[in-house]
Amino acid sequence: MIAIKHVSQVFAVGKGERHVALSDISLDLRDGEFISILGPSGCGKSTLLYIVGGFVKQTSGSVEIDGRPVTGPGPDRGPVFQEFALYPWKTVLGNVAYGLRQQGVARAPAEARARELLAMVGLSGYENFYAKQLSGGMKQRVAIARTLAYNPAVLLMDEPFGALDAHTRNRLQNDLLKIWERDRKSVLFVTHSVEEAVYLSDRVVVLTKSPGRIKEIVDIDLPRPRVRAELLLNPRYQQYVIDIEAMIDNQPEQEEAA
Ligand SMILES: Nc1ncnc2c1ncn2[C@@H]1O[C@H](COP(=O)(O)OP(=O)(O)OP(=O)(O)O)[C@@H](O)[C@H]1O
Repeated sequence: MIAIKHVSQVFAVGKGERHVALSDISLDLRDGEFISILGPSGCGKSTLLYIVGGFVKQTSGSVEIDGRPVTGPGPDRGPVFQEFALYPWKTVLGNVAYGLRQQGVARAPAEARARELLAMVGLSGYENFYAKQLSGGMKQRVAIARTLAYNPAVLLMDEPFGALDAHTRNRLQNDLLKIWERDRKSVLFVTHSVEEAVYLSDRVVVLTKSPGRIKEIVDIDLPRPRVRAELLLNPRYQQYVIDIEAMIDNQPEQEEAA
């Protein structure tokens, strides 16, 4: 579905200086697959998501979707990024319906679909609220519903639950898994939480310290549908968490070369 081929990213910083953010990343995201990306702070996880989203143009290498090169953002990829705040002047319903209205869907069907999606993310009854009247977790649910509204084949999620308390985070992880198991979208998910990555993913990609290279790709061979309470007691789950934590922590310093 998505083929990332030898992607490197070098940013110009200051006078004539350059910073290598990503170095020679190659990765395939299969149809319906859930991949998480983990790695030390600053290793280029968000940059990789922005490149796949078409918001940042890579310095070298290519990204293809179903064989077509990515040249910019498109409705086939749905970003759920912290930076893309909700429109404060629109209601919850208006925020979710917005993308559909932009695509030319008439108001009534767009709002009907938005109501369905809000029900799916547990926000029925909040249609007429504004963003400032919502909790952080509720805003994140609206952001997910807003992206799902235009039915992208791929979800690009940059630490969507990072700012939430543990209870809300667990609930949203479960909701996301339910949506994913029903719709089987492909997901690229950036997180700092090893537990979250193992719980959600088919594969976990561990990047090296900056400049980010692929250090390991771990197949998560755990049964689905996943039930958190069972997984926590599953020795194989525990071992994945221990192994991946060690991969992130035990990293030598690297040379800056693209
Ligand atoms: N537009 C930019 N110009 C210059 N440098 C940038 C730019 N965007 C990102 N960087 C640098 O690229 C590196 C990777 O940043 P990125 O945000 O992708 O890392 P990350 O792994 O997502 O970090 P974190 O886990 O802390 O969120 C960082 O050193 C950052 O300073």
